Amino acid sequence: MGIEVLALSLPSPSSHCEQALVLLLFMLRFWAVLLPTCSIQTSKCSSGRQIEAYARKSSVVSKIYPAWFHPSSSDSRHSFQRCFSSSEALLTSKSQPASTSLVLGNEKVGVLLLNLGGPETLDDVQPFLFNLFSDPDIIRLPRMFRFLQKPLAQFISVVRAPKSKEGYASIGGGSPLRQITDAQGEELRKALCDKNVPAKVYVGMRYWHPFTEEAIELIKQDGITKLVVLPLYPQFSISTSGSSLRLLESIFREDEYLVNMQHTVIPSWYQREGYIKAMANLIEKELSKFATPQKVMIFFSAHGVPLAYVEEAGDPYKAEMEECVDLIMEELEKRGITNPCTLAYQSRVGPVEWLKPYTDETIVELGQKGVKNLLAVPISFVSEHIETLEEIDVEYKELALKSGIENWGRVPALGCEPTFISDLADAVIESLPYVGAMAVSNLEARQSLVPLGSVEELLAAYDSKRGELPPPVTVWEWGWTKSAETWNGRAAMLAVLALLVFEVTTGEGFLHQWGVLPLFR
Ligand SMILES: C=CC1=C(C)c2cc3[nH]c(cc4nc(cc5[nH]c(cc1n2)c(C)c5CCC(=O)O)C(CCC(=O)O)=C4C)c(C)c3C=C
Ligand SMILES: [Fe+2]
Repeated sequence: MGIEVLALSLPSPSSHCEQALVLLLFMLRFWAVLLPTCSIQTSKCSSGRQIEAYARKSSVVSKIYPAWFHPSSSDSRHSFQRCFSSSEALLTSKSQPASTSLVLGNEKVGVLLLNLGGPETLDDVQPFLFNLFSDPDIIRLPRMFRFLQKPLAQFISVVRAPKSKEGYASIGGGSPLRQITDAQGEELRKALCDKNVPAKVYVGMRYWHPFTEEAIELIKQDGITKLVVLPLYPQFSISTSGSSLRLLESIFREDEYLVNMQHTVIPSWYQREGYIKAMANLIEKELSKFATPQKVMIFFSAHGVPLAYVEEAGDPYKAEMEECVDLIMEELEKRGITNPCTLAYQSRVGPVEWLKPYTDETIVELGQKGVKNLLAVPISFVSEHIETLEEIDVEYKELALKSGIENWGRVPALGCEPTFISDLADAVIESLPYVGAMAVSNLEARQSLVPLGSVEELLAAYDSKRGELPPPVTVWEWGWTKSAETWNGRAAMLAVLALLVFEVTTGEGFLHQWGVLPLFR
């Protein structure tokens, strides 16, 4: 840690002696990078353990992405980049755009945006849900039941589809996600071009078109030589960025071209100055629409994850979410906005416990406490989607008004907001030196198929044991449990129904014998 702080704050070296010192420190620091990634434990935890898991994760990732991962330390960022540049002759930064050519040379740069995907028509809803529930990072079954993953996904998707379809029908018959993500990709391409980094931008969705595999095919066709992988989730979760990166890892492993292509991953970027400022801008604008802006409760609503992801698998999602909210509130405070705020989690699926407090329960409580003005801020996703357009705008608004809240507002998702897109472009540019540097070191070390600092490292840091997560939907649990009762009840009802059908069609059985059903013969 001491080494890291030192390296980050070193000034530009001016003599050979200083350069050698910088190189030595860099090597020591790099050696330190390799060590902690092997030993993350993700067993059952108390809240103390949870913090420990996050702290370790934080150190691992910040060591992999030191220069641009902590925008709050922008001074040290530039010092480090100068130091890096002088020893490796690879540099790009906002203050020195000309040096981009050093990084790029004859390289073909690609940016792969990873996102969830959504059904484009109502007919797509069930197959989309099947893809989602087939993902072991969404429903992870105990090892001995893994063979049930697809049948279970089929069953749940068929059962859930009617309710989901209603939701998608109410927002125009499909998800806007593809359109918005494509637009973000195009704006990002233009922003990179404006910053002298010509790059192609690709969109790879996890559960619907264009699938990640389709994007990878295009990347290969275009002969991309340097790839920056950018999940469009500001905060990391095993269930979102983690799942997409795990898929990417498996694709990379099996492909000769990709194994040799240099790439790097931006795992999460919720703490970037540009993103925080863009969110604060949107909040400030919506606040000003209230009659009494200073009396508005700022209500951050994040997509939930099952509690076990955080407490048992070490998912940093909750910690990153809380830090993100703190950073946005700090930024607002700098602007003289000191409203109270709350963070709650929405969109739970199935009977297991999800991150609390739940958005619906919190809205009711706030109403009971006499809150009259509420500004909802969707925080875990950067596009409008079913959970902003339907769940927040319709369901939660209705609940809020019923619970005594008189004035309701909602901050739009970032979409193609220019400050945000420009910041994403900066994140890509700042990550470029790492594509080459890390890959070279990794090739030398012959460590793994993908460069250090990318998929495997990240997943190892977050979810080393690939532990068994309680599924977020009802599946079998032994014992006198809620799910056992549910499934027993359903099995019993099916058995009774089958007996009735048998008796009615054959005229034989104990109901006829007891005279409960009449004999037709
Ligand atoms: C950060 C964002 C998200 C997290 C975390 C997340 C976890 C998660 N989601 C489900 C189940 C469903 N999600 C669904 C849609 C959906 N989820 C996200 C984002 C996160 N999910 C988005 C952006 C969308 C909407 C896409 C769109 O079409 O607009 C759905 C389908 C919709 C529905 O039926 O409600 C399900 C189901 C789980 C189980 C989970 C964590 C384990
Ligand atoms: Fe979801």
